[in-house]
Amino acid sequence: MNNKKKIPNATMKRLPLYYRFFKNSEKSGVDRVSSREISEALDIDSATIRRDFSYFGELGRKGYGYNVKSLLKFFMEHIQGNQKRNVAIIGAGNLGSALLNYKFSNINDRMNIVAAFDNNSSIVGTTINDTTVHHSDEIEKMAEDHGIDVAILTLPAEVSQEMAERLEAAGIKGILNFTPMRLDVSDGIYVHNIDLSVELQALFFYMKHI
Ligand SMILES: NC(=O)c1ccc[n+]([C@@H]2O[C@H](COP(=O)([O-])OP(=O)(O)OC[C@H]3O[C@@H](n4cnc5c(N)ncnc54)[C@H](O)[C@@H]3O)[C@@H](O)[C@H]2O)c1
Repeated sequence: MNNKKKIPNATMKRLPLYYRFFKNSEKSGVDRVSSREISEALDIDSATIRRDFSYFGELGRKGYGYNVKSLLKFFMEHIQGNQKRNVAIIGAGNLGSALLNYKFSNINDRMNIVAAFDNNSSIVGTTINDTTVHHSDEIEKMAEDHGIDVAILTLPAEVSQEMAERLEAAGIKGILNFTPMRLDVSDGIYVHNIDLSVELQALFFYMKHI
């Protein structure tokens, strides 16, 4: 496979979408898919899909369709490597427990929600969807013992910076930040911010312009 061409960021961002589509195709017993099928399912124009897939070397050559199994393997390697990710949810309130109840089933085979943490004594010790909520005092020890490298931050904004610093010191390499706070961390850790109000506002904007 020709992996020499560097995959551009815009293409990288679409890989999880392609991955999910190919995963669903695999589940339905489909071996090959065409760029037109991908385009219709994901609402991405065919030219963009063909350009994206041209970065995937031999696998991205279509002709009689893209091979589902080989591309799934390729996407998985490029999305997260072959490494299994151990994830912790920090703050098991409304949002944290909703995420614990959501199985992340499309990437489940490569990620493991190891633990949740909270400091509210009525939540600590409970189990949500098979995951135990530990006291946040145990974060450092659990991170080391279980090789936790990703944290999903669902805490109140005012304690999130302090928590991010603790997580960084505990060796966490990636934070999915649901709090409205923009976290100040060093270069060795990647923060991805999720803000549903921004998404909703974007929806309102597009609705106004149709
Ligand atoms: N990004 C989004 O789209 C989006 C949507 C909803 C909520 N949020 C944000 O997510 C966060 C959580 O929201 P929520 O509704 O689940 O709040 P919540 O109050 O229900 O949950 C927060 C949890 O954090 C725990 N907590 C507080 N301080 C802690 C600490 N120092 N250590 C450990 N645990 C601690 C609390 O006990 C509580 O269980 C908030 O920052 C909120 O603004 C973001």
